[in-house]
Parts: sequence; C-alpha cells; structure tokens
Amino acid sequence: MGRVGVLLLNLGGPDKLEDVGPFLYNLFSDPEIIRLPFRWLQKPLAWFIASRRTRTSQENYKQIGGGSPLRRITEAQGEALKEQLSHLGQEANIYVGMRYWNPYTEEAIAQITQDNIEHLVILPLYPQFSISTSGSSFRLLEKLWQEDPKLQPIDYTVIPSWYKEPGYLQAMAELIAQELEQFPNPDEVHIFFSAHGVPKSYVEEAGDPYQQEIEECTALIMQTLNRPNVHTLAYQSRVGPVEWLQPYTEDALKELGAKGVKDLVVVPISFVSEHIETLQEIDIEYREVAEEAGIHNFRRVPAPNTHPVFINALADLVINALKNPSFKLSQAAQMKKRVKMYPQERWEWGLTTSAEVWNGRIAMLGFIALIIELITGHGFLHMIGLLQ
Ligand SMILES: C=CC1=C(C)c2cc3[nH]c(cc4nc(cc5[nH]c(cc1n2)c(C)c5CCC(=O)O)C(CCC(=O)O)=C4C)c(C)c3C=C
Ligand SMILES: [Fe+2]
Repeated sequence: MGRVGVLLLNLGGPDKLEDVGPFLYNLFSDPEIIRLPFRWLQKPLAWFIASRRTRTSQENYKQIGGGSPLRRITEAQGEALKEQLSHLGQEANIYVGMRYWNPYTEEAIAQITQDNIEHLVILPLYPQFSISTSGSSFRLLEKLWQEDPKLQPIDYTVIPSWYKEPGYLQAMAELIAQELEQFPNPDEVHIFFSAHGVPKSYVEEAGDPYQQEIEECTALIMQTLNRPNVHTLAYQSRVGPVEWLQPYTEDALKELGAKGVKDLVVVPISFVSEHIETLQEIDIEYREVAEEAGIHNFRRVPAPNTHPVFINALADLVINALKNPSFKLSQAAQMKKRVKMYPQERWEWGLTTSAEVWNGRIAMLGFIALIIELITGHGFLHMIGLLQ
C-alpha cells in the first residue's frame, strides 16, 4: 500500500480570549449551523450574533483557563493513534482538520497533497453523525475535492459515524464504572447521559440521524456497562430561540432533584475530548443547577481523550476502513437525504412558528440597519446607493 494518511476532523475552539469573536463568526457563518434563505444574509447575521455572544462566551472560556484545550487534546489523540497504528503494522501520517479554527481543514488538505498521500481515511472525532458537525465538515471537503484537481488521485474513504465501535463502547463503560466506584453505593447512582443538543427541526425536517444515533449509543453503552443503574438521556448547550431536542439537561436535572436523586454521574456523550461544554457547562453550570435541586453528590465522567482502549478503537476503525473503503464524501454529506427546507424557511401566514421566525429575522435586519446607521452616520439605503 502507498502512503497512508488519516484526517481527524473536529470543530476547533479558540486558543485564547481574543480568538473567541472570530471563532464564533466562523461558526455562525456556516449554513449548516444557521440556515438562511438568502446567502447574502449569512455573513451580516453571523457578525451580529457573534458580536452579541462574544462577551458571555469569553467569560466562559476565562473560567477554563482562557482558551479551549480542544486543539491540544486532538493533537495528542493524533499522536497516540499514529503510535497504535504503527504498533499494528500500519504506518500513517495523521492530520488534524478543524472546521472553525486553527488548524483549519483547508490547511490539513494542503499538507496532505504536499505529502503525496495516496490513501486517506477521513475520521470525524464525533461518534454520532449530525449535519451540524460531521456533515458540515464533509460538505466542506466535498467542495475542496470539486475545486482542486490535485485531490482527485487520492483514494479516500469516509467514516460517517462510529458510535457502535466496540472499543469506544468499552472505553465509555470503563470510564463510567471508574466514576461509579467513587460512590459508597455504586448501584444506586443515577447515570445521566448529556448529549449535545441540535435544533429539533434538524431531526424532524432535515432528517438528521443524530437523535436516533444518540439514543442507540446510550443503550449500547448501558448494555456494555452491564450494571443495574437507572439512567436518563438529556440534551445540553442550546443556543437561540428555536426549540432544540428535549429534554433539556437543565430541566432534567431539576426534575431528578425533585424526585429525590442525590447521587448522580454525568456522562458527556457527543464529544471525545474535554472542551468548554464539559469543563465549563457541565462542571460549573450544571453542577450548580444540580446542587440547587438537591443532588449533592454530582460527578462527571471524563471524556475519552487519549484513553488507550479508545485510541485502540480509533486504530481499528482506520484499519477496517483501509481494508473495506466504503463511503465517499458525496454519500456521507448526503446522510440527510430528505432535506428540502427547514420549516422556518417556508413562509406561512398566521400565528405560526414560521411567521414568528420571519418576523424575528426582519426585526434583526432592522436592528442591523440601525447599528450600521449609528456607526457610519449613513442609512442602509445610502450605503447601497439607493439614496443620495
Ligand atoms: C448554534 C448552533 C450550534 C449547534 C447546532 C451545535 C452543534 C454541536 N456542537 C458540537 C460540539 C462543539 N460545539 C462547540 C462550540 C460551540 N458550538 C456552538 C453552537 C452550536 N453547536 C457555539 C456557539 C459554540 C462556541 C462556544 C459557546 O459560545 O458556547 C465545540 C468547541 C468548544 C471549545 O472547546 O471551544 C464543540 C466540540 C456538537 C457535538 C454538536 C452537535 C451534535
Ligand atoms: Fe456546538
């Protein structure tokens, strides 16, 4: 076999506080994160939302040391994977491609062509597929492949999701078991799976398989753990006014507290590295919510990071993908085949969600126009040359 490469995909995170604004702008500029009917609206709206969110987000990053550890951990996972692959007799170059921050996917692809990689395995570091995470990265790669003739000879294969991989399930079960053993009555502890949320319309309208994969993954982890504990699944990290997958983590914690649960272990399930949503949101915000609700013994299971069983699982995925290449980028990005329009993209008259979303958008446009006028001293119509 010729030169082999593995491209690890992840979301990326700001390395320092000054990066937070531009990172958020990149994230909200992605049409897979915010879908708009007009392309030209994407960037002004991304700027507007990012500006509004930067300060709060910076405060959160301050609480975890002033930046995201995502790059460092993803690179450490890459090194450990390279070593394990070599141990299994498969030499490979590992590349990290982040979607919204350094090192960007585009840079990783440039390096892959420079290194004359002949066989490439594309492995997203998200166990479950969502159009907002792996789907967005696949779409970007599909575009890069279409634009760059140098990429055409590369024989590549994509792993769309891998939440059923036995080594991953084993690593998760071991990490949970370790945490349970810290309690005086391990079998009495409530196991609380907290998955990253997505807007409900992604699943119901766009056909995102994310919720189904999360539910199946939770059941498989519980089966692998093979313990009598009661468990709950809820969704965290909601952003914006639309409805996301329910139950929300915050509400579910309050409900369990009200039912008298005292011992609880949280399992972050959509991520394989520590980052802001584990270190700040779960460890600080949700811990506070739980304590207020009377859940006094609150612990969190660490993300798999470089756990050897987890790294072995990644190596197995790569070796199998090289033996049985299956998915192409176009197939992987089209996992949401039923997509037509998100409900809010359709205009409807009456007191409907769609009408409310559109009213909100029009109000936001008006607000942006007002800010532009305040900053420049000229109205929007002056700026586009319609008024003298
Ligand atoms: C606004 C919509 C968002 C969707 C949909 C979304 C889905 C989603 N995200 C992850 C994993 C990560 N998200 C991270 C940061 C992050 N995500 C959003 C918004 C959405 N995510 C924002 C605004 C941010 C920035 C942080 C903040 O201001 O709250 C990160 C990086 C975190 C870091 O350490 O820097 C990850 C990883 C998943 C798995 C997912 C859907 C399945
Ligand atoms: Fe996110």
